[in-house]
Amino acid sequence: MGLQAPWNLSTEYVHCVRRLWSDTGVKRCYKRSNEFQLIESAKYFLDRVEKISMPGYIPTNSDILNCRKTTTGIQEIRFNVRMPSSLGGGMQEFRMFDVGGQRHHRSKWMQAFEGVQAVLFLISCGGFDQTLREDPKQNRLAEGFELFRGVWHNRFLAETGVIVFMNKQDVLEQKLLAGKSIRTYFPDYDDYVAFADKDQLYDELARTRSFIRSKLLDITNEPPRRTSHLVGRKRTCFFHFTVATDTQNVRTVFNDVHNIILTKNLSKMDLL
Ligand SMILES: Nc1nc2c(ncn2[C@@H]2O[C@H](COP(=O)(O)OP(=O)(O)OP(=O)(O)O)[C@@H](O)[C@H]2O)c(=O)[nH]1
Ligand SMILES: [Mg+2]
Repeated sequence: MGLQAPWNLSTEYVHCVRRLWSDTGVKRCYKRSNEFQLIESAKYFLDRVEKISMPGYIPTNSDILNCRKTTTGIQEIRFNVRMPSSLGGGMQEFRMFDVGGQRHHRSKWMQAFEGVQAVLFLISCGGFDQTLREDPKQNRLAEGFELFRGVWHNRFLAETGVIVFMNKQDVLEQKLLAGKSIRTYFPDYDDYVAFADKDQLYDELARTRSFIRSKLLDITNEPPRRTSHLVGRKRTCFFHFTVATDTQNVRTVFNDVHNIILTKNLSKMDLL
């Protein structure tokens, strides 16, 4: 006997979903889904509704990674990572604290800041043409930049390593392929392109990625907000382009992050 699904997607229901999903009007709406709030993975699951409705369906890793579950409290995840033999081998325990990104969950962030060695800051590049669920007037990427500014300049994190994941690169690419441009939402993109090195930034995706990175870099180059003993010291921020739903990509990125944390002794590395 196969596993019993906790829900019952009847044949009729699946048929209706399929018809709706192939309807031209619905397709047109989907193309404009940046104008309303639709979860990122809607297409992923609607494309797979038949598979999901099958008796005995077991989610794949990819199915699980594409699920959307808002983080509310602070989630602690502990896991062991193999140490490179150059550093003596063996295993090392990592403790990761996941905090909720939505506005009403951010007040809890401070509780997680104390004693951390590194902050992994995820910013969704794919959200450049969307607004916040909490505030339909605020652009998601612009909110991400503001939030990053707050984290970078936070005095409790003044000596903490910061690694930025410029995430949802796949979504960004799809949107650009569909003819969208970040300049509609960030008019300063044109100035950036005008001064950019044309040889390096050969296509629109490369230019857009580079623009987003430059906006974040600019923030790290701002003078510290308050006078502290850190004034005059240079901190480095590490950047990665990521697709969090792509396990291979995350594996590579995590290896880099692991190396940064291990070999550079994060608590001191950024403070030259
Ligand atoms: N296509 C794509 N989807 C992604 C990527 N990263 C995350 N997602 C999807 O985006 C949705 C939100 O991901 P979450 O991990 O819940 O986001 P979060 O930042 O933790 O959100 P909060 O818990 O509310 O702070 C999920 O459906 C994920 O599958 C990515 O790089 N590409
Ligand atoms: Mg979360």
